[in-house]
Amino acid sequence: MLTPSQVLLPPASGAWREGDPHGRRRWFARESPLPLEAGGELPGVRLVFETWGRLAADRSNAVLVLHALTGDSHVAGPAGPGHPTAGRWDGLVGPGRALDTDRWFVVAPNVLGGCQGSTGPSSTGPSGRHWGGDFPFLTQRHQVAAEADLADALGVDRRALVVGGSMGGMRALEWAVSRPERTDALLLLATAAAASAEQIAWADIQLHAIRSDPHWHGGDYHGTGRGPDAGLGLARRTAHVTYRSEPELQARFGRLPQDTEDPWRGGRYRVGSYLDHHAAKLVGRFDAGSCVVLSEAMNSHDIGRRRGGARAALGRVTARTLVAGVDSDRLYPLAQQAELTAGIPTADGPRVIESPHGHDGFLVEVEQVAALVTELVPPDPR
Ligand SMILES: CC(=O)SCCNC(=O)CCNC(=O)[C@H](O)C(C)(C)COP(=O)(O)OP(=O)(O)OC[C@H]1O[C@@H](n2cnc3c(N)ncnc32)[C@H](O)[C@@H]1OP(=O)(O)O
Ligand SMILES: N[C@@H](CCO)C(=O)O
Repeated sequence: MLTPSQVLLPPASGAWREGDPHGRRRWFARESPLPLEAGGELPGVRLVFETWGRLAADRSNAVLVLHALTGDSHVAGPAGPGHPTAGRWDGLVGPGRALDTDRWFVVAPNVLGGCQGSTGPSSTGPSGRHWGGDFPFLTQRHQVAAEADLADALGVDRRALVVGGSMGGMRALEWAVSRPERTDALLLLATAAAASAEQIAWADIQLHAIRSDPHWHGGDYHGTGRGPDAGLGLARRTAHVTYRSEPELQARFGRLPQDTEDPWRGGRYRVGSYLDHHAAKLVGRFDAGSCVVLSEAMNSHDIGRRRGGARAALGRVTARTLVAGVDSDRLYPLAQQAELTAGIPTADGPRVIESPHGHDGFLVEVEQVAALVTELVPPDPR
């Protein structure tokens, strides 16, 4: 169980009280270094997490929600101190919602390698300085190992449900494959058994954009007052196009210029302004080093690695599973969810989330995600 020294309400936590309807934000510190797949170990592992609801006396009501690449532990509730964006799954988590917090104990950790409180490149390393470029290479297996330690500390030995989309789906799958006895039900959204060549290619372009920024300094820019903002912005522009669909961009922006700007005289098209906006927002809230570490972890994702291949690995899953993808997702196409469904003996799907918004559909179409959750864990009839 968590000891008082392992639990800390963050300094700006006045709003985070016992029983706060928006959840409680705390952190967990692993006592020993985390062994790494490629050799070596990561000392000082700390995970920030938020919880909603209460753990039942028989510990049967825990639900794990795993965020995507640039998300964080704040999957529901408004933006506030320590969580720069409002939770995208606000419609999913809360009293009377599909993850009814009067019934479920919902836990959402910030991923290991991230930058919203969990240990990552912007954290202080063993030398007393920021980890920066010395932060080790991580895989989903390390991230889930840290999350399993957190579950142990919370006294949660089984999860009634594990939910994740995209990168969160990779970790949810890793939970169900590596610890099948701890996962009763599993919802995999817009994710894959292994990162494809094209997914690696898009991420590779983004990694190059960040690393070619003159302020990258091999990842050791923290504390210098300047970071690779231009590179991170370029990476986000590229990523954001892959997160949306071609018909959506055409319908929303077409060939229109941004306001009174003239694209023939150095001005922007409206779609360019939209990408500028998303780039600036990410630069303002996310660490480039974390973006590199997490993107590389996603590129490494291969559920069958050293497990006899994907089929053998997927065959280990015993959780009641629903697999879903987004019909307009060009980054994680439905064929990948069909492969997951075919490989997981207990899986149903692939269910299709109808959305014009491409890969981001799993974040935007909250009602459809809620319906999938309800299918796996029906509301309490009482
Ligand atoms: C469970 C979890 O995984 S939680 C983690 C959630 N992940 C994230 O939050 C990741 C970051 N965000 C995103 O990926 C996406 O923004 C989403 C999916 C969350 C939101 O998608 P949508 O709601 O469809 O937003 P959309 O792409 O339309 O962008 C809207 C923004 O673009 C702005 N915008 C629209 N057109 C233009 C334009 N021509 N010029 C400038 N800005 C524009 C809007 O003003 C709006 O700004 P705001 O978000 O600052 O209010
Ligand atoms: N837009 C999402 C999608 C990544 O899968 C994010 O930034 O987390």
